[in-house]
Amino acid sequence: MSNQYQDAEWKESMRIRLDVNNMFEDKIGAEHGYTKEDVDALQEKVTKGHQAIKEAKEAGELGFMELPETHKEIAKEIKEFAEANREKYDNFVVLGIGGSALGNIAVQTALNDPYYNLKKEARNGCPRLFVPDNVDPTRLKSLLDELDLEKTMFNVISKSGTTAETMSQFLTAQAAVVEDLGEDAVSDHFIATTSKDSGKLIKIAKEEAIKTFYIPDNVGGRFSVLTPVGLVSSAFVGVDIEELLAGAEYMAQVCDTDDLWANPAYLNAVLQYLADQDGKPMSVMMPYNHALKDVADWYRQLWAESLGKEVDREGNVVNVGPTPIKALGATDQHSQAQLYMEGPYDKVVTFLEVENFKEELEIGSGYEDIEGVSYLGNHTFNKLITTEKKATELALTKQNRLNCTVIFPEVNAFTLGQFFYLFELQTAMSGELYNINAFNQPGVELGKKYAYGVLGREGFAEMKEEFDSRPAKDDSLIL
Ligand SMILES: O=P(O)(O)OC[C@H]1O[C@](O)(CO)[C@@H](O)[C@@H]1O
Repeated sequence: MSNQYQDAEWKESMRIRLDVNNMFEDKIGAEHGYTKEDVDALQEKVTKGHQAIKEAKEAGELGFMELPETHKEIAKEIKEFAEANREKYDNFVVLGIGGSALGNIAVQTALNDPYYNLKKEARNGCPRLFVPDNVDPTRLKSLLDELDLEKTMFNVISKSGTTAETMSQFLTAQAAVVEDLGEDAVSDHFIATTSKDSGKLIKIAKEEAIKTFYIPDNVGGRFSVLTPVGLVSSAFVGVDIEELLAGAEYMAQVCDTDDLWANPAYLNAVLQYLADQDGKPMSVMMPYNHALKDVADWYRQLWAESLGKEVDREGNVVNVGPTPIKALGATDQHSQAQLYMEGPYDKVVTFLEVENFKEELEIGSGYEDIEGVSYLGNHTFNKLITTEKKATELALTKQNRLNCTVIFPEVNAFTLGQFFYLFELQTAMSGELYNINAFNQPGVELGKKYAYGVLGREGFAEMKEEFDSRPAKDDSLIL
């Protein structure tokens, strides 16, 4: 039996599109907008970047580009595993942080019922999903108190296996399971998702005989949503993970060209780069569809960790990186829009627009004699939110504010898979344009090392000394 995502016509009808009209001077004026010539001037750089990306892919360095192909079989295994096991559990808990959590949250919010955890009928026999993504004691304690451990599966996800937040969550959950259910229960209540050969988590998983899924070494955390990192929890909550991968594969085909005007990932990389160079480093992602709210959070890590860099590839200090900001339409029209409309000309707003919502809901009617309220009654919420997006887009454009729109025909696993791939490839091309390594994150290490030192991790005594001898705070500056 063939799936709809194998049908060429259906795939074309589900293609997500990038509308960059409002990045150009004919729409927003010559002071802030670009010309086609500005874009064309970067074609040569993009062609070189495209070549470099292809070579890196062939050398096995850009694992995220291989996933739509290499993970087809793995997705089948994950799906079978999830189908065979998910009805045994009421709760599925992801223990992870950053790239080991945000993709899981984004997929769940995008594709399942907004109140999935609260509505049994929306879950279709699948477990509730919890992704604490933090080590706040109040939040974790509350979650652990809520869970019936007998009916809970934890997926501990850490590529490095040494992330303090994740491993402390694991230690606590593991101790709770041992205390409640006994030593032998650990392998029935934990899955590990980690690097195959390196790190501490794989050692623990082997010792405990825990079912393990692997994160390819050439896929960094923030690029790992289409590895078992994101696929296992998604399969447990009933998402069609093969369709997610099919969407990514489709976008990889769309983007398999160095022609700027045919490749949405490269065109957007260029426009965002031009904007940043031009004093507009604030990159706002603003979905007008609540289901895509956490996708903007996923994008924030992708863009920030990949592009915020101190040095270029030659080691010159460059301190580059646009600042990704997440917003939500229509909610943030009542919080951020004032700033976007009248504040500094330092932003590009990327709207996410959805043509067809899963539901249509009519606005109630009444109060026909009260002007300012009665006009709403003839409409649907679909019309309201879509009109608000288009109205905000026009208002920004009238104010000469750079903006563009990613259009989803609908939010489904196929379009979401496309979106992930589109932005991952855009990030890789951005790395080429900035001439930086978009795949490391040295800047997050220093803070981690101080924390290791203070918490007594072996090998980090010097960091503790440095921490303890930090300059004293001036009390007069603490009010
Ligand atoms: O999967 P790990 O190794 O626990 O890392 C979690 C996150 O920590 C970071 O290394 C630093 O924030 C991210 O790049 C990564 O997604």
